[in-house]
Amino acid sequence: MRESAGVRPAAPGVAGHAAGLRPGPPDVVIGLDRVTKVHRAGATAVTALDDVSLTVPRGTFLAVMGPSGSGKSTLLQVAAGLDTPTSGTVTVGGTDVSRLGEARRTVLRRDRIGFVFQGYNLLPAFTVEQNITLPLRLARRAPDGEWIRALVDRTGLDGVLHRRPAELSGGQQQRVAIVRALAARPDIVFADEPTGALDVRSSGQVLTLLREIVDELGQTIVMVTHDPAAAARAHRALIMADGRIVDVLHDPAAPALAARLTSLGGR
Ligand SMILES: Nc1ncnc2c1ncn2[C@@H]1O[C@H](COP(=O)(O)OP(=O)(O)OP(=O)(O)O)[C@@H](O)[C@H]1O
Repeated sequence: MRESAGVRPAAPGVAGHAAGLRPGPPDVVIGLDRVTKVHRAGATAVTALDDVSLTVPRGTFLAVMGPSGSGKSTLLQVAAGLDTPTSGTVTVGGTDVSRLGEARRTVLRRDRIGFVFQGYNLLPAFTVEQNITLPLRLARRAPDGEWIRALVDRTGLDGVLHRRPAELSGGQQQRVAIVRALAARPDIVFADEPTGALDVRSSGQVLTLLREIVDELGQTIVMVTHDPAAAARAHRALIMADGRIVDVLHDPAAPALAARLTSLGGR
């Protein structure tokens, strides 16, 4: 089903949100309210996000697509508290991150947000097990052994816990990165092109895993991708162009996504 979603009001589920400065309800993990982000480089100003409103309900797998330069990475950075909006409000689990200083945003990211990147970002000198638990140890939190064991079993990594990342395939490395991202039971995981470096088979396995994590564990995932086949595994795909949300596709099919991107001049 395709549904028009101008910036406001947007489609239900990934909805335009007029909550203003009120904390979002607990079932809303991420809320952007009229967010604009202007990047300045010398005398040049680029509006990367243009008055974007969005809510991401808990337990949602949301894909973000759009042509190069449409604002996907900026949306992810601002929603994850890695960058601050020029105007507007960003809430994570009801906390207004746009008003937090850098130190408190760092703590919020560490405690409540997981990240998965195209390049896995594993530490080569550490074992799989150490990579998974290191962020918790750095945060002086005791790893929840039962939870981590369940994740390791589910991802099929139980036989490789004592290997180093270089001894794993790309798909295995990405699964380690996913377990690491989930180890602290974050409110949300942001995945930036998580299958961009993988072959079709490994990519399919990683996407199946991400979808299971949402459907079976109730996790919330926002994934930026250029790949319509990857976005088709999400519950919803949000299409960006020129810093705006121009469409939201529910249960998106890859051909419909590809056609929509082509119509925007992207891939
Ligand atoms: N730090 C920055 N300084 C200046 N301009 C920036 C900066 N980051 C992004 N931009 C500009 O903001 C716009 C949106 O960029 P963004 O990286 O969010 O797009 P994107 O959709 O993620 O692109 P891609 O698919 O190529 O990664 C682009 O015009 C980009 O050049």
